[in-house]
Amino acid sequence: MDLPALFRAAVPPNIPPLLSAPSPRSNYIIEKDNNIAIEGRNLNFSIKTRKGDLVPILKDCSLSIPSGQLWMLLGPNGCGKSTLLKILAGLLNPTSGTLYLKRPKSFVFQNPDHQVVMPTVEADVSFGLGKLNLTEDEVKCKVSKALDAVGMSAYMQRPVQTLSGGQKQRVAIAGALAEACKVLLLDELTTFLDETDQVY
Ligand SMILES: Nc1ncnc2c1ncn2[C@@H]1O[C@H](COP(=O)(O)OP(=O)(O)OP(=O)(O)O)[C@@H](O)[C@H]1O
Repeated sequence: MDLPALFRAAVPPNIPPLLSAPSPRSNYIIEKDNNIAIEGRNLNFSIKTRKGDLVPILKDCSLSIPSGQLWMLLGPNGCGKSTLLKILAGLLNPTSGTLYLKRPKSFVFQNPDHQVVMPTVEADVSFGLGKLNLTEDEVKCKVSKALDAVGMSAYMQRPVQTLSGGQKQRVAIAGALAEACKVLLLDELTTFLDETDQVY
């Protein structure tokens, strides 16, 4: 996969070199320059077939994403975009290479049915906040702000199975926003959203 051809940004990034050497035991670098949100170096990912053959999916992918910017990963079907995003999200381990990501990070799946799983909209958006040791009022406030941001305030008590695909996707995004993540990874965000919501 040719990453430089896949990323498009208004201003080309001016990225400093890695500040810390990768641990020999891990693909993940702990600390880095504060201006960098994501940096991957020479990431490789292969899968093993039933016959035991290794099939390379990503070959030597390197990327640097500065903080505070919106970047898109573009490329033809099957070139490895979702695989790379899953590696960035920590859902897959690269076969080799080093990776740094600012924390906390959130990942919104291509299909919201894989993510929006709690009984109601409110419960679903609250779910990720459970680990943050917040009061009930603080949780309610964060959930309310996040749902407001995606235009779903009126749906707070709705059972999630009654939502449309686009509404579920908005709830999934609200869950990520509620956690105030520093890196938000969105896999084909617009799959279920209509034209108005894509702009929104
Ligand atoms: N578990 C797996 N087993 C076999 N092949 C896989 C597996 N996961 C991914 N692949 C293959 O790896 C390649 C990259 O898949 P990936 O889903 O990352 O592509 P993509 O760029 O996101 O595609 P699309 O634009 O169609 O969503 C594809 O050829 C896919 O068939």
